Amino acid sequence: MSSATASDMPVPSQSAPQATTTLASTNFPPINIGTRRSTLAQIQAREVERALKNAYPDRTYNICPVLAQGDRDKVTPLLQLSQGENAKSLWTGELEAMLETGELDIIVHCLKDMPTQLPDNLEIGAILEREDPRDALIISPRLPKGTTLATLPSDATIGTSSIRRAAQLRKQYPEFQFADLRGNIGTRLGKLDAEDSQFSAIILAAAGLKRLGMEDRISQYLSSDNGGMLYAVGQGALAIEIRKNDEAMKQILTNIKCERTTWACSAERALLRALEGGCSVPIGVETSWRKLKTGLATGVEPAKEYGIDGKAIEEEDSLDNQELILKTLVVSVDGKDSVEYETARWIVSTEGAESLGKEAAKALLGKGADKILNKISKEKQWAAQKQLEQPVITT
Ligand SMILES: NCc1[nH]cc(CCC(=O)O)c1CC(=O)O
Repeated sequence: MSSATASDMPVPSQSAPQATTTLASTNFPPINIGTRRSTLAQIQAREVERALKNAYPDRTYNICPVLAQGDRDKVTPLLQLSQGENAKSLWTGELEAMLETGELDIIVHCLKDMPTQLPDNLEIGAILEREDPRDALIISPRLPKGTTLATLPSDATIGTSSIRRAAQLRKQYPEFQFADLRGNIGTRLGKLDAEDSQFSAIILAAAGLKRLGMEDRISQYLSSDNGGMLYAVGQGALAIEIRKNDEAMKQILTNIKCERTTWACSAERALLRALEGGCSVPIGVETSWRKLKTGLATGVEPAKEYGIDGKAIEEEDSLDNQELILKTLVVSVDGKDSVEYETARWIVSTEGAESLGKEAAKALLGKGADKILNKISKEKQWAAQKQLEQPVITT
């Protein structure tokens, strides 16, 4: 964490004379933190508030929950709501407008939900330490405890509306059925648990469940070597959106950002940007850090794999002697075609991480990911066309 603080900025009280800090802090207006209204979104906003309070205990903070258009309108089909001019504003339009006018100072987002292109005058000011990025299998209460993908009944119906999740599962478990499942996490769990539920299991991000204190519902953590599932770009990380010209806020955020997560997620987002995939294309990633081999002279230190769950990383281990491993996958919707690529590099900057992501994108395209992505994009256009021709269902 950087401790550089501009002289005209409020400084963390631990490192400043008490009187000065108190005097100075009274001159600073509260920091207004924008968030969506869901329980999880508000928990995430509090997580950011906690980090800020820890660095700047004398400042005041307001959490401002804002109802998004996407939360308000549950009737218009999602695909239709997200067409054309509304494309990026569905979930964040109101919040971003308030950030631009100065009503808000920052917006807390799940990085996973952020487009790779933001409005011109806004940017990501910081990415915080990642919560567990893995996907998780949640089973119906009617199934035996500890059921995994491998032990689910062969006629199981899995609930998910993520084509990334469904496509990866179809690839390995062609016998399963898949059904759409929308709503916030509570709604989805409710549909799984309902007496007459059609679902045997559902897939959710472990991060959301952990933040909600519902980790105990997780029956299996999925990863490249457990269930063969790679996660979504940015999954598990919180990002703070700010005005590009807000230098004061940028300075404040240097004290709460996580370099390790920023670099891993920068590689992931550069990959996504290069593949022009929105949030709904079946691109999976997995990033981890590994100690560099120190060479034969010192006797070979065995390369150490770090847990992909960020918690397994030993804090004191400096990034100076670790390389970032990036595993990537593009899979067709039916799971029948897929391309994988893995690469690793010693990273010293965000730019370096981005170039690793771009390299992976190029390699994937060279291995045939272009054909898979083109097919998906054609099918999407076709589906959008069809849906727009139909009247909006209002039941
Ligand atoms: N698009 C839904 C979404 N966006 C962020 C999360 C929570 C996980 C995270 O913070 O990345 C979820 C729920 C889920 O995927 O299960």
